[in-house]
Amino acid sequence: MPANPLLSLPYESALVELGDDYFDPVAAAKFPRCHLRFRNDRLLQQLGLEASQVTDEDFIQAFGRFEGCAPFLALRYHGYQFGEYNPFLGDGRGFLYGQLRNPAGVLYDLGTKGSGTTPYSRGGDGRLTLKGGVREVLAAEALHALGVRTSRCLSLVETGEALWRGDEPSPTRSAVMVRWSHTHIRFGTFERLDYLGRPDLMRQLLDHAISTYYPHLKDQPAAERDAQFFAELVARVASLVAQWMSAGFCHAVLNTDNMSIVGESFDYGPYAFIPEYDPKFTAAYFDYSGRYSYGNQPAVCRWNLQMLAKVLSSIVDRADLEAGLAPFESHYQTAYRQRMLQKLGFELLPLELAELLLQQTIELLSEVRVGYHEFFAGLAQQFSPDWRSHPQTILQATLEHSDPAAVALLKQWRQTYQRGLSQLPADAMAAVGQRLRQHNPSPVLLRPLIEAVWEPITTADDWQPFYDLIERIQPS
Ligand SMILES: Nc1ncnc2c1ncn2[C@@H]1O[C@H](COP(=O)(O)OP(=O)(O)OP(=O)(O)O)[C@@H](O)[C@H]1O
Ligand SMILES: [Mg+2]
Repeated sequence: MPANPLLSLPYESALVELGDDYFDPVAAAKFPRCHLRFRNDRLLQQLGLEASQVTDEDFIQAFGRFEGCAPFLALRYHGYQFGEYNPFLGDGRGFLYGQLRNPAGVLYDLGTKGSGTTPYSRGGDGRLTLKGGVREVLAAEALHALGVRTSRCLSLVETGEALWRGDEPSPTRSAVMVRWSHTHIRFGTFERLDYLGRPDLMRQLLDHAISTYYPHLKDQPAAERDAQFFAELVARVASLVAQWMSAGFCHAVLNTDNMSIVGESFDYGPYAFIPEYDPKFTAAYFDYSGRYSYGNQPAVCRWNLQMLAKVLSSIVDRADLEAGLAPFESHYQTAYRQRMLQKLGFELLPLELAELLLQQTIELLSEVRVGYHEFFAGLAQQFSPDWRSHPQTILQATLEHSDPAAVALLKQWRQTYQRGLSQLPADAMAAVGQRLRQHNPSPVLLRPLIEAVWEPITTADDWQPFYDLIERIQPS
């Protein structure tokens, strides 16, 4: 039998070399059954593999039965959960499977979710529900298609167990997922080291993080390097939040253990894409205070960065950290404005006009009864070069039946939108239409759509609608 290409990859142990203060070696659970439900062939290229080289059985052996690569590492971390510090976290249902460098030399982590209990399971079963896995696969692919910097799922294997969960009809089916990300070092990984009073370990981890994930800073003098790392992380997080906000995405669980130190989005639990523009929209039923509402995401991510700065201040100059955090809001505004302009079909507009258009767009979306995504989809579908000279025809089909107040707002918005178009030469209209389609892809992963693909899985074990949806979200 030919060797399993997934097991013969050149796995590295960049983290192991730091010593054993950061993780616990663990074994994977033995599952009664393994059924491959999703394999991300697009990601195989990142691992230097062709899809045709890797069989389903290869996936199951490596990422369902976990034969071959051991030991696995349950990473230790703490975190602020809904604002409260929790020193009892860590990988409680996952581990670092291995680390890999792609042909371009970039290091990736393969991490699991649902692979069994660890010293951090805290009485939990160490498992992932199949529906949770399906939802995470879909979120990652949809966000990736929207240009959000995100982790992806490499595989999802159904594991044949019956799980009990308060938020799903139970018993419910089980699965194990393998996730591909740039790193699983979280803000909470640093928070734990501060809590334990170990600046020496924090120093070592920070040096590792910078040399591995911010290699362009590596040769700077130490003080500048640390300051620049934090300033860059702040910029990355600000742009990530701008990506979520423009995509209309509510992550829902922005605890510091779910924040990556490279500013990449991951851990898609109770997330939702917003149906309408509503800053108060919350996605998690247990988010009683609305801490992680859609509109609060920039503020909580800034707060999370502030918590990270607090623990880093034992090894990095406090003034440097403060200076690094200060531009968060302006980074965020710049990135958000740019993404929203693209959703509106523009690349560049004079600043004043861009701000006015954005403000009026948000005002319109808040007042009219039109879905957030429906609005942009309407713009993309109905766009006509004639809009440049006939503003009264802009978005006629979407907002025909609105009430008088909304129609007044629409008229004002149309004028501003037309002013934007008239900044561009007439022969640039095709590019506007192209940008509108590119930055407003369909379908949008609203909850009813997820439920519509889950339904045939749960009632008839019919996976075709799920595969079709992935294909539609992320055309190959
Ligand atoms: N069923 C479970 N059994 C054991 N531990 C769990 C379980 N569900 C969650 N946990 C642990 O609770 C904490 C918070 O969970 P959270 O949902 O944020 O993370 P996760 O989804 O398990 O993993 P990740 O952040 O890698 O996506 C983590 O320490 C996680 O390992
Ligand atoms: Mg998590």
